[in-house]
Amino acid sequence: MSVVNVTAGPAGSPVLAPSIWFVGCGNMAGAMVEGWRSAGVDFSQSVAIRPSGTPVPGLRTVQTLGEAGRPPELLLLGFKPQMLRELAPGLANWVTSRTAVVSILAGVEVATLRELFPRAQAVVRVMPNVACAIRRGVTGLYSADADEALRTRLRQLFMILGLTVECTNEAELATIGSVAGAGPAYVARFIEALARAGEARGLDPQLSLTIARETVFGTGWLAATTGAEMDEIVRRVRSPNGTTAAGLAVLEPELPALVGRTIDAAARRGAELAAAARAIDSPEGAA
Ligand SMILES: NC(=O)C1=CN([C@@H]2O[C@H](COP(=O)(O)OP(=O)(O)OC[C@H]3O[C@@H](n4cnc5c(N)ncnc54)[C@H](O)[C@@H]3O)[C@@H](O)[C@H]2O)C=CC1
Ligand SMILES: O=C(O)[C@@H]1CCC=N1
Repeated sequence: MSVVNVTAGPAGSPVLAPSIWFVGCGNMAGAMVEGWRSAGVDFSQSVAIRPSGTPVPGLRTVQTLGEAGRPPELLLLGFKPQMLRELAPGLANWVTSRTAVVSILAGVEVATLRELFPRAQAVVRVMPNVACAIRRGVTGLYSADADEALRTRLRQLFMILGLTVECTNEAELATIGSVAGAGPAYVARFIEALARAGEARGLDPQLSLTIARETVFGTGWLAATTGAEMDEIVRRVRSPNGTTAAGLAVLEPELPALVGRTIDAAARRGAELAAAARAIDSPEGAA
């Protein structure tokens, strides 16, 4: 596993995106588009394919594959994993040996994608998170068959969206999905819990939420910008026999095991999604 970059750099000169078909452009693919657009990425060669026809800002949007034009360089699969078996045959007709299939689908393995898109130049799995929208995302990349030119192109594109990690195997990618892909939801719940506790002790609800959010944001920023170890941050805050020590005496025995079980559950679900996509005759796979 290798880190391509630590944070998103300045936008620099505008990058011309390869021709990309965004098939499914909801919360996650939409966040990627938003991040790229905010960095000035030129999507003039790309298209969003949406049965609803609702325009994706900054992208030519069409309702059917037939309207999309020439087969793309990157076919970005941005729908739910359960849709894969239904949509793949139609999509595969448009995949040539010059098209790389880029999947953000949680769980679904490269072997399954390769079976469904036999003509593809390469199959690439990407595991981003929604903070890509503001270019502070975390994205894992994995491919067994992408050549160096494609890897470089993808690195260049995803670096724009934040921390980018090239995985050496799919297990690493799955773990990034469980920790970072799902992570914003866990962190949002933590912020909410902190806010509720403030509220329970008399703070105005909106103010308490702002305080909790800024506390998490500020701590993340402090850690990221100074490189301080977590123990060091705790040491700076925890006075001997003070308030933090009292709070941590409750939190520390419970939190690692709780977070561990949380990530284990997400990982198990990822494995189930992978199995469902693999098995045509399973209830989910046949969807
Ligand atoms: N939401 C997240 O934070 C993350 C999601 N993912 C993956 O991203 C994928 C999408 O998830 P979300 O964006 O959360 O879901 P979403 O429901 O927001 O977006 C999926 C989109 O696919 C569209 N769609 C459905 N059928 C279609 C069709 N036939 N043709 C074209 N578009 C179609 C839907 O209208 C919707 O806009 C999933 O596979 C998920 O595993 C991966 C990492 C993080
Ligand atoms: O919940 C999910 O399955 C997707 C993948 C990671 C975040 N959202």
